[in-house]
Amino acid sequence: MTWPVTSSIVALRSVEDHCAKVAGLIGSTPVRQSNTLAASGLVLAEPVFAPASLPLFDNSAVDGYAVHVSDLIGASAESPVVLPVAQHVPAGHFTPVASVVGTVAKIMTGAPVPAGSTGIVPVEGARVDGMRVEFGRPCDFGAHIRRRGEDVREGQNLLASGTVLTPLHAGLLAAVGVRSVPVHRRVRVAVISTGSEIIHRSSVLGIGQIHECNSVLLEAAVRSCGAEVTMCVSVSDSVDDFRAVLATACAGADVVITSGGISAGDHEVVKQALSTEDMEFEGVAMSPGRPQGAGRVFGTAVLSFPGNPLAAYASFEFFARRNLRLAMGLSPEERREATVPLAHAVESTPGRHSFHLARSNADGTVTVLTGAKRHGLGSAADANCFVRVGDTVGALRAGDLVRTVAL
Ligand SMILES: Nc1nc2c(c(=O)[nH]1)N[C@H]1C(S)=C(S)[C@@H](COP(=O)(O)OP(=O)(O)OC[C@H]3O[C@@H](n4cnc5c(N)ncnc54)[C@H](O)[C@@H]3O)O[C@H]1N2
Ligand code: MOO
Repeated sequence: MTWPVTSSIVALRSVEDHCAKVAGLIGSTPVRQSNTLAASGLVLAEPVFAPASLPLFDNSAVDGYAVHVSDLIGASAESPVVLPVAQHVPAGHFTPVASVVGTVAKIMTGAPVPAGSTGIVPVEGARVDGMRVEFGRPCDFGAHIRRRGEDVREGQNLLASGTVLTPLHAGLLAAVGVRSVPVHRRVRVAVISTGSEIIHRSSVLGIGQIHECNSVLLEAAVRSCGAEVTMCVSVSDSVDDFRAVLATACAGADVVITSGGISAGDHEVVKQALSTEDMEFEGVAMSPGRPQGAGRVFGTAVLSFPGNPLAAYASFEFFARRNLRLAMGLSPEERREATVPLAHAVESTPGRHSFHLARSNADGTVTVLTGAKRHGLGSAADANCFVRVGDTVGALRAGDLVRTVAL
């Protein structure tokens, strides 16, 4: 009698090869005009030139008096200069008349400086006497005047193509009157969890059922890298149901991520439903996350991750995150990385990449939290980073250096 070849001795695809396979499935997103708020975190596809100067007109930086500097030459506490207030200039809706020598204008912060005024004296630097104001010292030319264009010049290259837009950029664009910008749009991702035992976002469980967590985990992970989630559902182990849901998911997404149903059991719904499609189901040299599927269905990229929650997350980190970010023109990684010594020995399987949730310690070392049976998310509570150990590394001793990525 011959025994079937067990999966453990079947050659595994390398993590790098599988990542390249996934990268080949996910193209760059098209450029779309997007309002500046929605564009936060996205990459500018063209430079933005300032359509207007900032400030748009000479205005006062303080609440005070717009003066002719020449009127205050020689002013001192002993011999103050007293001048009449000829007009009041509030911020907003008032066009000041030109200022006459020998008079001042009361002016508020942000209000336009009257033509002819050459400096502003803050209210704290003047003494009011009815409609006359007393000045006890001279005023520097241009004092407290914000000049047109001193912050931004009309026509200047405001933001370069390739800029990752931040809230500050949104504010800058709004300040010069730009409402929308061309950006690489977000990757659209649909998430489908599978399994007849998983109960989607309900607290009522029957015997043998469990709370569904992968779709929540994956939706949050997709959002965290700037991509958009178009749908997030769970389906049972029915091939027909799964195919129907997948058809809808593929119609509205660039990428569909499934979890579960791809190993060696009797009800591997994803594998069975997609066996005739352009999909490859392989064992990949990583732990957790060995079973993987990737390909194209109805023209859409489909990534099939294993159902064990930590395996699904490791799969996202290894294969989805960098490729989703690259598709939007972002750098593959923006989280803080460090090379730090291990606080203790860690077992690793040569020939496999391993993924560990971990904690960076105050003494500069890192403690690995996930144990040998790395399937659950229990250690997520204490984790503040993760560690990836390469496939060429043997057992690790305390003090060996590993690379951490902040969560
Ligand atoms: N005979 C073999 N058995 C298994 C193998 C193998 O090679 N030979 N591989 C093991 C490995 S490694 C993994 S990982 C799992 C992956 O299996 P599936 O992708 O088919 O996932 P499921 O069987 O559907 O689920 C695995 C596990 O995770 C729980 N699960 C699934 N989805 C969710 C969810 N959305 N929320 C919470 N928990 C979920 C599920 O109940 C199972 O306990 O296969 C091993 N077996
Ligand atoms: O490698 Mo599985 O992916 O053990 O959890």
